[in-house]
Amino acid sequence: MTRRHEAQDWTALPVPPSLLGESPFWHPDEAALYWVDIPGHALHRWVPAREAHTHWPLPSEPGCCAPRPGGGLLLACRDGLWHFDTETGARRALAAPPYDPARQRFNDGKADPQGRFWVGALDDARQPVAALYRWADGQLESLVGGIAVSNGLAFSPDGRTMYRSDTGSHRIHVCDFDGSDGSRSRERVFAEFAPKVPGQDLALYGGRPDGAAVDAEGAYWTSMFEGQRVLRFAPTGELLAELPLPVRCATMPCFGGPDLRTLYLTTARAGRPAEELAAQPLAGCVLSLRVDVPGLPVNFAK
Ligand SMILES: O=C1O[C@H](CS(=O)(=O)O)[C@@H](O)[C@H](O)[C@H]1O
Repeated sequence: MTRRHEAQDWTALPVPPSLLGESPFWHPDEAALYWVDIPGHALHRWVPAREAHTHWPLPSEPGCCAPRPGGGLLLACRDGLWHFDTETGARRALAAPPYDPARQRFNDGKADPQGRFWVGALDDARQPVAALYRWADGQLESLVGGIAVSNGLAFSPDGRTMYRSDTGSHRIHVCDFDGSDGSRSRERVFAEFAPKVPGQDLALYGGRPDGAAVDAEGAYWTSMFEGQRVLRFAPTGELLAELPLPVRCATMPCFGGPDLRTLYLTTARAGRPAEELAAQPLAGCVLSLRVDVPGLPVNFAK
């Protein structure tokens, strides 16, 4: 049984808000939280034990990041995949963008338990023309097409189930995953949400599925962009909990802290109406909340 949480239970990290925070992950070797600010062209790190914040400006919008086994990060930016050295701040090219960077950019990405990096793109015009890619053995391969905003990547505790969402279509998908060769099969809809009706009062709109994380019980946590809530689903698709938020736009949860029981959540303020920002001063902040069930540790990208 998990506790009920209220919007006021969330705490903001004491760092300036991001325009559009995304891709938080807890680095177990550094006891640090990393995330990116996409339109802010920056990578951020917060070390709670030292209350130390580091910020690296980047030349191209970063969609997501993941730790690498030998140190440093994999960064997926509009201009391709890069190895990022957090000691020197240098970027080394790994792969060119597989799309037209004038129209698309990388968005959400996660490593699978074997270290392949799965990364999806979004179309700037939100047309369903972007794809989900797998980066393995130095090759970037397109595996799923017809996506508007690729998001929500996560793997089950046994590594045999893969989740992804398309924020644009308001759907979360699930499929069987074979870690031996990185193949996917039997994709089906895991959850589907009502689209926004033009002119609808936002208080009546539940939001669209954005970034996600899985906990040690196999529950899938999704942030609902514009829905002012985070949802926790059982692996069966049953809705287990709804966590209200003090901000309208949550973008991705992750589990951190030494016990992986601190739920961190990136949020957005870019493009939001002035009256909403005045009422929700934590918009863009990384929020945190202690939870009962620990999350899965981050997978490293080879
Ligand atoms: O840029 C982004 O925006 C989307 C939300 S939306 O497509 O504008 O509705 C968000 O889901 C995505 O993760 C983020 O990178």
